[in-house]
Amino acid sequence: MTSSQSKQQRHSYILCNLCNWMDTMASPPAPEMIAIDAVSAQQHAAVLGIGTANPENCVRQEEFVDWYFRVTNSDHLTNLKAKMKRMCDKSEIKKRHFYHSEEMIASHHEFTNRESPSLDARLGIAKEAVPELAMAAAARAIADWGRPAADITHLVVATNAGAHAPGPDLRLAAHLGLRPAVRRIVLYLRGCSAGHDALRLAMDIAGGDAGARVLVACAEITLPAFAAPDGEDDADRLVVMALFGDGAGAVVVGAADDTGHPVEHPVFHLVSASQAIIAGTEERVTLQLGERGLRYRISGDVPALARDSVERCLVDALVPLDLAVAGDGDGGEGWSWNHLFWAMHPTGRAMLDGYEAALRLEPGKLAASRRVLREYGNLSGAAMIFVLDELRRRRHGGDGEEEGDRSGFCEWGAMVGIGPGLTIETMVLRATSGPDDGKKGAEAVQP
Ligand SMILES: CC(C)(COP(=O)(O)OP(=O)(O)OC[C@H]1O[C@@H](n2cnc3c(N)ncnc32)[C@H](O)[C@@H]1OP(=O)(O)O)[C@@H](O)C(=O)NCCC(=O)NCCSC(=O)CC(=O)O
Repeated sequence: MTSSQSKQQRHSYILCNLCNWMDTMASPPAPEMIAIDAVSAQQHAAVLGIGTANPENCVRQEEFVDWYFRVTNSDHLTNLKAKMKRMCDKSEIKKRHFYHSEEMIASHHEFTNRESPSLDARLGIAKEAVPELAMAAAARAIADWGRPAADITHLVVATNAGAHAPGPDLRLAAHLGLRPAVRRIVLYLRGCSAGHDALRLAMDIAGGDAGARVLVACAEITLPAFAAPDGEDDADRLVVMALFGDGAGAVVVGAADDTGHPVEHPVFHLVSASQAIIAGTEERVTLQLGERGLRYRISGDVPALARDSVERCLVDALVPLDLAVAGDGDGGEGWSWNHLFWAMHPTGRAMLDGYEAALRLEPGKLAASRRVLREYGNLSGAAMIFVLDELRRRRHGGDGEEEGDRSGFCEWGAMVGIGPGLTIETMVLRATSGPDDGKKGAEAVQP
């Protein structure tokens, strides 16, 4: 048998297996996909350095409900407070970091006064805070990469906390000493898709230009959305207040391989990226800037919608590839999604539970995402970079935690996230076993 015949057989075998799984899925059929856009990089871009940062102020989840209702003068909304307590108790979040503090909220009455416009004040703070956080993470990513900042050719900055021009890219470029001709892009208001968008852009740039070194910085603060509840019925504001946290993640991406520049050590290859819009779900996750700040609306059925669509999206993302990636190399029996490592966006505990159930994942396969959720909450656009950093840390021995096992460390993996649309974002990754063994990833730092 020729190798191309064997590849074809393997391909059909896995396709057939995947279709069988789809047929036997116990859950209702996934909503119709109206758009699938799979992109393969011409040459494989790789993550060459990672850095993260969080603000110093940290609130434990068990104390958050009392804190939030006190600082927003909402203690009279007793039913809502009890509901938020139930949300927080079930969130599996231990703590979150915030740029804002009780003192900052107290000195801006417009943030908690339901009648006062507050957008200018919120954006004024975000204008300073976002570049500050992004710079801390980016400096770490560049140090981790090992080459001078002036070797960065492109800069991609993403945030949901901003609406300025010039934007945080300019401050970042100047502060980090990037070359004046660095090519800059800023992405605003992309929800949790922001991290995927930024990484996909970097992958496409680096995939088409071997000399490109793209600095990606995703920075999020929740202050633009921080507000008092409007009344006992305002549960959808609560879910955002209960789950989201502040932080920044940065990576350097380039089309390097293990034999490239002597100081460059690929951590993860970015192989291909896909986006799928779930038809009829345009209003399920929305973000809108208004005079009272940034208003999120997250429908209660988002975890179920994502759970019922994720397998179909992954099949569509993997089929265009040589599916030897998706098995033991010969497409033999027993292949399952457990043969991949997983970087799921930690948008919420119910989301991770849904992915785990839909893909029949073994316990521990989502340990990196669960740890990021537990330690930081939902970091929106910055979260995926924290998960990549955590996966790397675990790959090299972890830090002795209960989940420090290596069960998630297959060679091939997938990143999965969700964003407004509803959009399901996927990226196929390949981990390397390069000479960065022993790098433990960046610890959270204060900006
Ligand atoms: C909030 C949870 C931890 C609660 O856990 P459980 O669902 O297991 O528990 P539960 O069903 O008893 O819910 C507890 C209470 O929270 C309420 N509740 C749950 N989700 C809600 C929502 N989206 N809006 C309003 N209320 C909600 C329930 O009605 C219930 O109220 P009561 O107790 O009164 O009956 C979980 O639902 C979760 O992890 N949700 C994920 C949230 C999510 O969709 N994340 C994606 C965000 S989108 C995103 O991140 C992308 C982007 O921004 O672009």
